[in-house]
Amino acid sequence: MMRYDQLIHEGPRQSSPSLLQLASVSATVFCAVFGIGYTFSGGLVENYATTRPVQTQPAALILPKAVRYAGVSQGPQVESREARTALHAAATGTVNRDSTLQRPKVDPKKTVLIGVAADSGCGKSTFMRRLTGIFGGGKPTPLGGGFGTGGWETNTLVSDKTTVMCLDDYHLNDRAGRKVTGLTALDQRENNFDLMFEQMSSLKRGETIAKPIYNHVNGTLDTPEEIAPASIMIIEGLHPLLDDRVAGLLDFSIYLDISDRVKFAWKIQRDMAERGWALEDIKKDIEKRKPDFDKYVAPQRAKADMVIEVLPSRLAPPKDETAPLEYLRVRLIQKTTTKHFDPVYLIEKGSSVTWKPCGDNLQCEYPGLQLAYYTEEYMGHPAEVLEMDGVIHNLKEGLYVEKFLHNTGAKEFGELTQELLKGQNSPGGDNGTGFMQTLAALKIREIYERATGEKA
Ligand SMILES: Nc1ncnc2c1ncn2[C@@H]1O[C@H](COP(=O)(O)OP(=O)(O)OP(=O)(O)O)[C@@H](O)[C@H]1O
Ligand SMILES: O=C(CO)[C@H](O)[C@H](O)COP(=O)(O)O
Repeated sequence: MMRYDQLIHEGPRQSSPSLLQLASVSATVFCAVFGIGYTFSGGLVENYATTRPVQTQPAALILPKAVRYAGVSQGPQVESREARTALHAAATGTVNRDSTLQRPKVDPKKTVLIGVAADSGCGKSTFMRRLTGIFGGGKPTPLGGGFGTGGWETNTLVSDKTTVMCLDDYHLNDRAGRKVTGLTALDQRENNFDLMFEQMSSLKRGETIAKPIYNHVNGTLDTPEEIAPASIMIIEGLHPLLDDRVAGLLDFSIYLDISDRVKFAWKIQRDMAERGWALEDIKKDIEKRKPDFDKYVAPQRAKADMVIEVLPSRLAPPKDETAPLEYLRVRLIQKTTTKHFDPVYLIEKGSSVTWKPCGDNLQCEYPGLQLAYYTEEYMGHPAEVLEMDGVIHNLKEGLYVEKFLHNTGAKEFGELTQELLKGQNSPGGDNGTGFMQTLAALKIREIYERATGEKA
């Protein structure tokens, strides 16, 4: 393994064998491939050598991120992940390039860079599907098609207009390397912010970059991939706002603030049901991450232009700490001072409203629906907050709620409801998470149009 800057400027330490040679390479050989990483000593970074990491999770239980975003299948998984990664890295040379991606060159003045910050397992993939869906241009797919369709293991998703990049790709060390440093991936020192800044600046100038890849399946740093500028570029991950230089490049930023109780429920759902983890392991994982999460991730809330805060319901609170979390209260916290952005409001701007729309126009079953709108000081910034607790059982009746909302970013009345209906089968489709994420997506489209003067 090499450092990212070495990977990019000197090329990876991988040979480029012929297909015949590749066919004869065994997993055993690749498991012995050496890499160079970093370790920390008194604040200084030192090199160390490590072999490729050993997987602790069964291969079939972890899906590559881009596959989860796009909701597509990449075909059967090969038994040895080490072998798969090495085969691909070797087969694709120094930089993975998607030669099928036909996009007209974009004018750098007509692009926006959006940051989405959240902890792992907090619904970024779900939000990305809603957000990219608003821009049309076809369903986003993994860059290069993804592994299994002739591509490589990637975290990057592309459509005609959008490119979603995952900041995990800027991890400084691979999984084995982090075991040596003893630091978590959330730690500032485990991420290459210099390179992140350099590359995001290049994209904003209209230049193509060779972005590193952190392979979540193997826990390895793979051959970089070529990323060309797109009209709407989204960086999502743990730290889009931590480094002031990177934060300064963003046209708009969102923080998904999932309260501990909700995060735990979602992690159980995903890691127990989909990945076969034990409950105790999930608890331990959350606890292990918590100090660094509080130190490096959570403070970004103060810098975000918009925060989507997800809390247990007050209309139908869980019976106790261990009861399943069926209903949610979601707050859309909107800073009032952001360029190109006018907060969504309910009924009258600047007022304070609590509204239960249940009645002739909107049928409610348990637990019902409550909306609220008010202003508040959020982490030292003036903000307008739209709040939703409960669910909209019949999403078509969302039209009645839409009637009382203003500055939604919809191009015509009814578009918000249409988008809610499109996402009704996604997680949170009938509650405030789906509702606020859809509003956020419409607002981002509006920001793109205002900032660039282009129609999305
Ligand atoms: N609004 C929601 N309501 C209920 N469950 C949700 C919601 N959003 C996400 N989830 C669930 O939470 C889990 C994690 O979601 P998702 O994979 O989108 O998170 P992520 O932030 O992309 O995670 P990672 O960074 O680890 O890839 C999934 O099981 C998903 O179904
Ligand atoms: O926080 C994370 C994702 O946002 C991951 O923990 C981090 O990227 C390390 O990945 P892995 O656990 O697959 O080695």
